[in-house]
This record gives sequence, C-alpha cells and structure tokens, in this order.
Amino acid sequence: MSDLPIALTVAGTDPTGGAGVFADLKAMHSRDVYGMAAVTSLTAQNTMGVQDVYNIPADFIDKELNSIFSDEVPHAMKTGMLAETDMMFVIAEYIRKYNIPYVMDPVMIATSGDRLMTPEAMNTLIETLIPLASVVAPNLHEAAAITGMKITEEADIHQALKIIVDDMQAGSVIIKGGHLEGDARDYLYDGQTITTLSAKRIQTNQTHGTGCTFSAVLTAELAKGRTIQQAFKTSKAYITNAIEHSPGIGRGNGPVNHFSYKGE
Ligand SMILES: Nc1ncnc2c1ncn2[C@@H]1O[C@H](COP(=O)(O)OP(=O)(O)OP(=O)(O)O)[C@@H](O)[C@H]1O
Ligand SMILES: Cc1ncc(CO)c(N)n1
Repeated sequence: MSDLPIALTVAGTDPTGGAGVFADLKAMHSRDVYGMAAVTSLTAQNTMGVQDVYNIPADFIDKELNSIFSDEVPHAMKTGMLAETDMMFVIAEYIRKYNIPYVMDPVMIATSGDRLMTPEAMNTLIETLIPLASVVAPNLHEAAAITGMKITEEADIHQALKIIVDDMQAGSVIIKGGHLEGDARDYLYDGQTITTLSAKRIQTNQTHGTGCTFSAVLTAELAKGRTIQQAFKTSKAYITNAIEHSPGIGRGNGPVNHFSYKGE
C-alpha cells in the first residue's frame, strides 16, 4: 500500500488535453495526488468540437482495470465519458468488489454540443452506476436528462437533488449550476442537507473540460480521505480559479488552467 494518495480516472481522451483523462491527471497532480487512468474511448477533438470517437471494447477496459486493481488499489476513482452500456457493467464490477469512494461525472454531451453517450446507456447509468456512486456530479442538462425533469429554477434543482439521492440511491449529488444565469452556484445534497457554493460568473468561453476537472479534484480530495463537504469546497475554489486563469489555448472553447490554484 502506497502512502501517497492515489486517484483513478476511467474516462475518454481529449488529445488537446483540456478534458477527459489527460485533464483529470493534471488536476490530480496539481492536488498532490498520484493519478492513474484507464481509457474508455479515444476521441479526435479540440477546442472547437469532437471530430470522431473510437470506443475501446468493454473487454479491453476490463483488462485495463484488472491490470490496475490486481497491482495497486487506488484510494478513490471517478468515471467520465462512458459511451456504451457494456463499459458500465464492467466498471460496476470493480466498484462493487473494491468499494472505494466513487465520483460519477455523467458525461453526456461535450461543451461543444456533441453527444458522448448513446441514449440506451443512460438507463444503465441510472440503474447500475448511480446506486454505486459516493457522489454523482451532473450539470443542469445532465440532471434534467437523468431525472426526466425540466430544470429552470432553484425549486427544480432541489427536486432533482432529492430524486437522485432519495429515489435513485446515489450516496450524494452535486448539481453544477454552471449553465444557469447569474452566479455559478452548485448544490450538494447528501440525503440530509443541501449545501450551496456560489462564485461570481466569469464571462468567458474558456470552459472546455470544467466538469471533468471539477470531478477530478473531488476524486483527488476523497483519495486523501477528505469528506465530501471538504472536497466540494476545494473543487469549487479550484475550478473558479482555473477558469479565471485560463491560458487561452486553441481557437474555440479553450481549457482551464490546471496549475493556478494554490490553496490548501
Ligand atoms: N462561467 C463560469 N464562471 C464561474 N464558474 C463556472 C463557469 N462555468 C462553469 N463554472 C463552474 O465550473 C464547474 C463545472 O460546471 P459545468 O456546469 O461547467 O460542468 P459541465 O457542464 O459538466 O462541464 P463540461 O463543459 O466539461 O461538460 C461548476 O463548479 C460550475 O459552477
Ligand atoms: C473525453 C471527454 N470527456 C468529457 C468531455 C466533456 O467536457 C469531453 N469534451 N471529452
């Protein structure tokens, strides 16, 4: 067993490094956590959009995870892009067997609007992965898709939080209000209380991979043994700072700065 906290990301690639596993590894690294990555899909994408996707067969993802878990069990893990149902069944086996904190970022659509999950996979996500998750971290659109609700105001968000934890049996949920008007407000519900964290909305299009980065920091903090409340605070402070200091890479929706946040 290593003393260094270890976090695993199971997600797709973005060759420009702003989203997906490469972004996750940068975020984990900058939080002093050793990052591991199992790839579910290769994408050809950049800051302007997704040009193509190549899904890794589920039995090969099984081999990647077996290589990792048979050698060293990470302290926490996350999933991001899971394009197909079979991938979800494979990953669920490992979460059940090793029972480590699990953050699920239900990636459905890229910032650019491109689909990253088949419609059929949504049901498996709800039935198989949500009940295994310590934290589910949807944005507003994903929360609406998961609950089948129209989410236009705060009361809708509160209802969606409760559906995902009380009915669908997630350990907790963070609905990210990044796509609402006004302040960038996020809502955590752990089955008992709703905690909100707000930041001033930054007027920018440099938000490629914000969701990936946010959930990677959450996972890194859980790998250190922090509580979900503490991890939520760190992730929010980190992502706000990272958007503020975005490096201006690419010609479209550029990535955030994974190295600017220096907080504890
Ligand atoms: N313009 C902004 N200003 C400040 N904070 C923001 C802004 N946009 C997003 N955030 C914050 O970034 C985090 C990620 O939220 P967001 O809703 O963008 O996730 P996402 O849609 O899953 O990301 P992705 O674009 O990677 O799919 C949240 O904490 C959200 O409040
Ligand atoms: C690989 C990958 N995962 C997630 C997202 C969502 O931002 C993306 N654009 N690409």
